[in-house]
Amino acid sequence: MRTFVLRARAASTHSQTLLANVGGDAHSEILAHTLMNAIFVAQSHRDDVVVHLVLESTQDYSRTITFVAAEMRDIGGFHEQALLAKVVRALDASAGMGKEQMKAVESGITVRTQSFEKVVKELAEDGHQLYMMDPKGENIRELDFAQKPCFLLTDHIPMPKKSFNSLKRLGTEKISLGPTMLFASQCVVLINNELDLAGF
Ligand SMILES: C[S@@+](CC[C@H](N)C(=O)[O-])C[C@H]1O[C@@H](n2cnc3c(N)ncnc32)[C@H](O)[C@@H]1O
Repeated sequence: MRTFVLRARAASTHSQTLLANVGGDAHSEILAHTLMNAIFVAQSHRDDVVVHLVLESTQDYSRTITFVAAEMRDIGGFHEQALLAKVVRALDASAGMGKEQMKAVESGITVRTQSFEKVVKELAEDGHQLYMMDPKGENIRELDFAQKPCFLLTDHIPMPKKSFNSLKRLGTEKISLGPTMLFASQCVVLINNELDLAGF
């Protein structure tokens, strides 16, 4: 299984604000691009992928929307509009939820009022090896992938400094895809390709 966590610090948990920010400062389109490149391949999709989108621009709680590719039905296409519609549906379903609650949205999609810190802690406790994507990290090609790799990415707002210490305590390793600063969605393409080449 390949797991991706996108910490979208600028992404609104209010569905209409999120949609209004496609192409705006918050770059909501990053969510759709990341989902597309994590899950879809030509004429098919990857069954072994889980994506957690953590939206952090909120009046109450962060939202973690989880997509389990193998369980998703009726995706409705892989274009921005279809994928953002899934995010919107999850956000609308989560309106009024209390802290750290979970709701099933549709097959393969759940929404939780869960912070990034809690999500990564749970993943680490569940045996995932956390890999923080960072151009200054270890070259991905020199890495022996752990059994349950989980790749951590951000949007255009960098990870806050205090997150690094807690991630370190969870055994997070920093890995690089090269010297060029890429979009999160481009990182996902390259990571999937490296895993494919490694016969993962
Ligand atoms: C647009 S970048 C974030 C840029 C952000 N302003 C910063 O300075 O960190 C989005 C994500 O991709 C990761 N990333 C971008 N290029 C990378 C590379 N060459 N190797 C590893 N991770 C990369 C970043 O670490 C970040 O998680």
